[in-house]
Amino acid sequence: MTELQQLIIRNLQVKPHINAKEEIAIRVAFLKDYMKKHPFLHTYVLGISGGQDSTLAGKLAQLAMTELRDETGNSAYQFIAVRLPYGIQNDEEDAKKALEFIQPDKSVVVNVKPSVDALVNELKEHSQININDFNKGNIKARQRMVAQYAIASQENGAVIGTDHAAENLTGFFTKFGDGAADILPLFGLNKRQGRTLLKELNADKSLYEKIPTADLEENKPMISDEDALGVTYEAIDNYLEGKQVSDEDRKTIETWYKKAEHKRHLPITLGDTFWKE
Ligand SMILES: NC(=O)c1ccc[n+]([C@@H]2O[C@H](COP(=O)([O-])OP(=O)(O)OC[C@H]3O[C@@H](n4cnc5c(N)ncnc54)[C@H](O)[C@@H]3O)[C@@H](O)[C@H]2O)c1
Ligand SMILES: Nc1ncnc2c1ncn2[C@@H]1O[C@H](COP(=O)(O)O)[C@@H](O)[C@H]1O
Ligand SMILES: O=P(O)(O)OP(=O)(O)O
Ligand SMILES: [Mg+2]
Repeated sequence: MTELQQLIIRNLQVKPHINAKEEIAIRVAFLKDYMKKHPFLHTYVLGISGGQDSTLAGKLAQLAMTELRDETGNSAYQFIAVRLPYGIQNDEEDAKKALEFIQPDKSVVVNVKPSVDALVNELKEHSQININDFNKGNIKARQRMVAQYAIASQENGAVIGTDHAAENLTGFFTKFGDGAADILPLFGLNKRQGRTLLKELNADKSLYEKIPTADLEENKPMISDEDALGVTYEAIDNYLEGKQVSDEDRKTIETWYKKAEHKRHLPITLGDTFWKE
């Protein structure tokens, strides 16, 4: 293992082996403890896409809130699941299936299309800035963040993020879009470990075998993360577990890692030196 691989594994706190039951218990307890420590907070808010990560984070949040209600008798503790389609979602059936599995206390749907289109049109008509399809994708992700924070602010809530080690490593998230959140219950897990947790939670196979996609680009509908990244999650997960990967995969993974370093820091200040290294 190279020094960089060791450093990344240490920073992202990935374990080479996990006990799924234990990991579920630790993460549910984390979500409960955070609520208990902050009496102002009563809800967790999370966008449910129908993908693996939000299905898992949503289930953990619902388990946490159910236990909190049972333990305290306080019915204000609620998990709010948010569907956030851009118009009609390509994989809407998967999002519905995820909600059936999670059984959230509350579920709302916010169509982000009108606000995304309004901004894109405003930039075009009044500033002559033509947003391309890829950048529009990132606006969708940021608009989803705005919607979740709007709900959290009204409902004494905290926004859950679905960032985990495999996404963090590659920077495969929109900065201040899906990358913006208050609490990250999947921290330290790679993609296959997340799948193992969903299996342990008795999720339907289709929910954890689903091909990961951000589905942000209209020109490339449902393009898989793996196609966009040029490397498989199998290789990323192996790398994060300290295993050997091919030279080509290592190069791709480490290039993404370095390129995304700025996303792992708060806005760069005069006192920061990380970007010089
Ligand atoms: N597959 C899809 O459907 C799809 C579509 C869009 C985005 N994505 C993915 O989402 C992620 C987001 O894309 P992205 O990273 O291009 O956009 P991003 O918005 O997350 O990050 C780019 C922004 O970060 C800032 N930035 C860039 N380099 C910087 C640096 N060195 N220092 C400080 N700030 C810097 C700039 O403001 C830039 O606009 C990517 O992983 C991308 O592949 C996927
Ligand atoms: N269509 C969506 N509805 C609700 N929430 C969504 C949707 N698409 C994405 N999200 C949220 O963003 C994160 C990241 O998604 P990626 O597929 O990793 O880009 C996802 O976990 C949802 O919380
Ligand atoms: O973040 P999600 O839930 O959309 O999962 P995936 O990244 O697997 O699409
Ligand atoms: Mg997804």
